[in-house]
Amino acid sequence: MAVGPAWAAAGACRRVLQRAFSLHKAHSVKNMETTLQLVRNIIPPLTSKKHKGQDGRIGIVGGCQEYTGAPYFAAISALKVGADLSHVFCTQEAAPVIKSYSPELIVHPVLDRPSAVPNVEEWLPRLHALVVGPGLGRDDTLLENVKGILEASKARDIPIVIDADGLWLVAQHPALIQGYRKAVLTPNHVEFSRLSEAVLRDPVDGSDHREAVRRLSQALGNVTVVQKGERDVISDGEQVLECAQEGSSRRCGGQGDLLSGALGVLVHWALHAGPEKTNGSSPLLLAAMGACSLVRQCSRQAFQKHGRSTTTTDMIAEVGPAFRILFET
Ligand SMILES: NC(=O)C1=CN([C@@H]2O[C@H](COP(=O)(O)OP(=O)(O)OC[C@H]3O[C@@H](n4cnc5c(N)ncnc54)[C@H](O)[C@@H]3O)[C@@H](O)[C@H]2O)[C@@H](O)CC1
Ligand SMILES: Nc1ncnc2c1ncn2[C@@H]1O[C@H](COP(=O)(O)OP(=O)(O)OP(=O)(O)O)[C@@H](O)[C@H]1O
Ligand SMILES: [Mg+2]
Repeated sequence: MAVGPAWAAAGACRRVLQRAFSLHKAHSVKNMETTLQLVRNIIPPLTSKKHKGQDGRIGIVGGCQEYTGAPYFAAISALKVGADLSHVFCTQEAAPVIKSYSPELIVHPVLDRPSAVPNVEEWLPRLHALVVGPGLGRDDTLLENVKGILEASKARDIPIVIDADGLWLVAQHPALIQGYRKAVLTPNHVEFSRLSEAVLRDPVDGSDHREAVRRLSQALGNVTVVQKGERDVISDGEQVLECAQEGSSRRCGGQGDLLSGALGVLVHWALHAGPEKTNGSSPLLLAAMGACSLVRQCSRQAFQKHGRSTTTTDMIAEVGPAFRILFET
């Protein structure tokens, strides 16, 4: 007989929780829409008055014997999002392979030379943003060169997106980006745990993603962190945003590279747009929300056409249409 009231109480509790959940969901959708509206503001208009390079000259640091796809995906995505020029700084062996994927990329075979740092430094005055890590590998000599490139880029105040093996390097030497407000880190699940353990020295609390991302960002001196996953969680150590744009269930390799390349461009646009366009919001948070939404929309569209056989190349073909749907309609 006691079963009746207990059931009723459980039912009421479930309804309260469902209502709270749907309110939270509605709230996040509203926040996402407000943020996407600001992302639309930072997109530079296409006019006949501009010269080549004005809408973005992006550098990708990565590409070695094993990984040539990742830097290609990042560099071509930057162009497809709307950058004018995309440079890849990779090892000598990787360069002809990456060049052969696309005539649109400018490829510098310098990363394993003893002169790597000055060779890249020469180009820095001409770059608006750097994406460090896709397909970099973990060779000690290369990582040592990348340390020098990071220091030189920071000295010039260049925005830096750090992904993949660049995050491996940061986990070994967090001081490399500590407090650099123009850095954005884009860890996947495993990279996030590795970074958190290195920086916070305790295991990640899997029950509260938002707080875990906020804490990591704060511990790194408010560097923006984008934790990729079922929902992307983005924080600058103060605010926390979530990107729940519908994507797909396809988890093929290379989607993170697409994100890092797209983000390189959006970070430049957001910083360049100025405070009237960003309306007091953090430019890097806006850029991150824009890039995450775009990649997920590409994934959704590619999956509708190709289903299980969807690959990152199919997603890159969707960048133009996805961009129009999200930001230009
Ligand atoms: N075509 C290419 O050239 C590609 C090269 N890539 C490069 O490959 C190198 C290594 O990158 P990895 O991402 O493999 O990094 P790691 O070598 O740190 O491996 C991470 C491992 O974690 C696993 N993992 C990922 N997400 C997970 C999750 N949510 N839960 C549990 N396990 C998860 C992955 O399957 C992978 O085996 C980087 O340089 C990266 O840029 C990748 O970007 C993929 C495409
Ligand atoms: N479970 C998921 N559901 C929906 N989207 C996801 C999921 N996991 C990741 N994504 C999306 O896929 C994209 C890439 O994230 P992922 O975690 O695969 O990066 P990655 O492991 O670095 O990829 P890469 O293979 O390029 O290295 C992000 O835009 C993210 O939003
Ligand atoms: Mg990755």
